[in-house]
Amino acid sequence: MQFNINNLFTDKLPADPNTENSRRQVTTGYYSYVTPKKTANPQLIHTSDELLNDLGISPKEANAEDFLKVFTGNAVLAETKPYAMLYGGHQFGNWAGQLGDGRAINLFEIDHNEQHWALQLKGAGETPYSRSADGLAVLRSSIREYLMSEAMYHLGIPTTRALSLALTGDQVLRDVMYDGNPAYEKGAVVCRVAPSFLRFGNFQIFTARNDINGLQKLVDFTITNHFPELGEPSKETYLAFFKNVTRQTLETIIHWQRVGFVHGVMNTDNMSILGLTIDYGPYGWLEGFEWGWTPNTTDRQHKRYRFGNQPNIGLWNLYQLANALYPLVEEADGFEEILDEYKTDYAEKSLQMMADKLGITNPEETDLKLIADLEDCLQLSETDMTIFFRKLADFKKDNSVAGYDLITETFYLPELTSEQEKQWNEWFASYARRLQQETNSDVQRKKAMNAINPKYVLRNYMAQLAIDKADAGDYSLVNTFYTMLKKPYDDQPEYEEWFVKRPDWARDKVGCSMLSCSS
Ligand SMILES: Nc1ncnc2c1ncn2[C@@H]1O[C@H](COP(=O)(O)OP(=O)(O)OP(=O)(O)O)[C@@H](O)[C@H]1O
Ligand SMILES: [Mg+2]
Repeated sequence: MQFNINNLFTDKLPADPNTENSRRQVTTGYYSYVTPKKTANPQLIHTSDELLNDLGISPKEANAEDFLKVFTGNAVLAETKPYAMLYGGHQFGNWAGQLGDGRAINLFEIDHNEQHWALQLKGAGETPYSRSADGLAVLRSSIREYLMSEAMYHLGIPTTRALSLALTGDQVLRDVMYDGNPAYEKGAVVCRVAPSFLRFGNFQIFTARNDINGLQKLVDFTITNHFPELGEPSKETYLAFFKNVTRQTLETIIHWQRVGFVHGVMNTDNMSILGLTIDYGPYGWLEGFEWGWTPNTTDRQHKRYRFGNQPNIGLWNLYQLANALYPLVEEADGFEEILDEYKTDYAEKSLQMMADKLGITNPEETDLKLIADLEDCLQLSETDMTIFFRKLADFKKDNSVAGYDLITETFYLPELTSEQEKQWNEWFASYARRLQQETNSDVQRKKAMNAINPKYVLRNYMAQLAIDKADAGDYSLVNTFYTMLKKPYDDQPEYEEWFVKRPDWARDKVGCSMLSCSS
């Protein structure tokens, strides 16, 4: 393996002078050097062929011993020095102080084909930021992170990527339901890849400590290296930077709403400064459409991170980032204007997104009612979001196919009242009227709708099936899902068995409907 190493972060920013791997507050530097933990019996489960290609690693190299060693933390590439990053964050709305990479260890950064990439291991052992935890990750959560990262990429949604999934050969103790019943699970490591892993929390921690010089240095670094088009750092550039982050964050969240992805832990330490989806913890997919749904058991009570609240939380998190950047500008107006714009942009972009899902090319204000009525219908009959929008593409604008018949099999509710059925029929009548104003044909509309309404997503129960098999040493479903999810918008009749509603047995099963943060 030959890389064009370009360690921007560690070359340009100072390290924590303490090189001891002890848990502590790190008050000098932006990161701490730390060596990944050696593992008992590393074993590669899967690699992403697309990402190997993007990074310039040949399939032969990926199968070699070197690759396995480096990407499980058992060897460190010559002239590279792994490190964990310092960050803080707001967790569930409260400032949590120093967090940092407690189990992520950055290996190095490279340039390849004019793209810049940072490579980091998740679950590679303890760091100064591990607090009371072990620095490790289990196979269960690593499969979820690995598959979902690549699936999001293929859905066209900004995300961190995943290069490899490997077993460590070590056992890891986890109390999955936090009920005093810990058990050993297989340990695993994922190698994640992104242009940068900087989070809102990397900036927040400096302002929280009133280290404004430290903050400025990090912001200048980020602009110069990751937003070079904004020009020389200045007060105006800082605002332009914030505007960029705001827009990118909104764009990603609109994508989540489009496909029904619920992140589950939108803490500010899980918000990427590049607007990438980061930290695939207790995420989930909306099956029965419900604004209030959250997959995260830790959030069961307040449902802060529920599906319908993601856009608001995105904004709340951006307020925290604005507060963090404020000392560099010392003028609130500019920030407020950008944050206000988020609200108007959100209204506009979510209307466009829903219109796209419905195959309406030029949305108008009046479509808001059609959309709101649909959302009511979807919710009242507990409609499977993914299957619904694919079936809807077969509707005909002359209303010759009964809309209701097209979609009855997408309901989780066993029986609808005649009132509810009427509500659906009325909606279909309005939809047909609206489509008649459109110039595109049924065939054109179907094609456009299928290009943005995915057919295949990694439902929670599917991930759990892959996990159960993998726990028994059978990775066939990991392979199947990885391949299937490369083409989420294609029909792929060979995978039709995965284009079905969540089976009944999965409704309340741990891992299938709700997930804990234990990972
Ligand atoms: N097993 C663990 N050992 C050490 N630190 C951990 C562990 N699990 C989580 N943390 C740390 O707790 C904080 C919050 O964790 P959170 O669940 O958001 O992140 P994560 O899943 O570890 O990783 P990431 O955000 O890097 O994907 C982070 O500082 C994280 O590094
Ligand atoms: Mg995290």
